[in-house]
Amino acid sequence: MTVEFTTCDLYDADESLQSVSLQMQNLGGRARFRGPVRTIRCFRDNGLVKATLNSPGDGAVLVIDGDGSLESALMGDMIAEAAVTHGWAGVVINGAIRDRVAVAQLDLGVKALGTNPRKSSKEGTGDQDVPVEFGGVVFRPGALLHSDEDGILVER
Ligand SMILES: O=C([O-])CC(=O)C(=O)O
Repeated sequence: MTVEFTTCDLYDADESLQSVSLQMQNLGGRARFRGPVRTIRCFRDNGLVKATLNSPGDGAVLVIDGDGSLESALMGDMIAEAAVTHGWAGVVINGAIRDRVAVAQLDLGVKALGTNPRKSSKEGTGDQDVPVEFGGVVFRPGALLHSDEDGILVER
């Protein structure tokens, strides 16, 4: 799916948009994506991420605050494939993924800090659909998020 917008044009039209200052990597097969925010906060445990991306996404973007940990991956190609199947537009991770080559082939927006082959635990600890904050931006559930090669913009 091609989405026609650029974050630079959107910002010029509305300077009240929040802009993520973290230099996240564009790791998915869809470089440009947008949708309403859903959130998860977790630490080295991706049980909630797996369950959520295996449920209907309805075009939303899942924002995962993993506290910036690069010690283990919060998503791999199987979970990312489930996200495609369930209609998620993208995933933004303040943390790491794995299977980067396979994830790059999927029709899914993926922004993350980096990669690590080590997987996370699956206990399901964490919080869901709460405001999360990183890169100078507050991500509130329901706010519209726009992401492209230049960065990520989020409504206040
Ligand atoms: O199960 C995990 O933690 C991540 C993974 O490898 C996958 O999604 O393929």
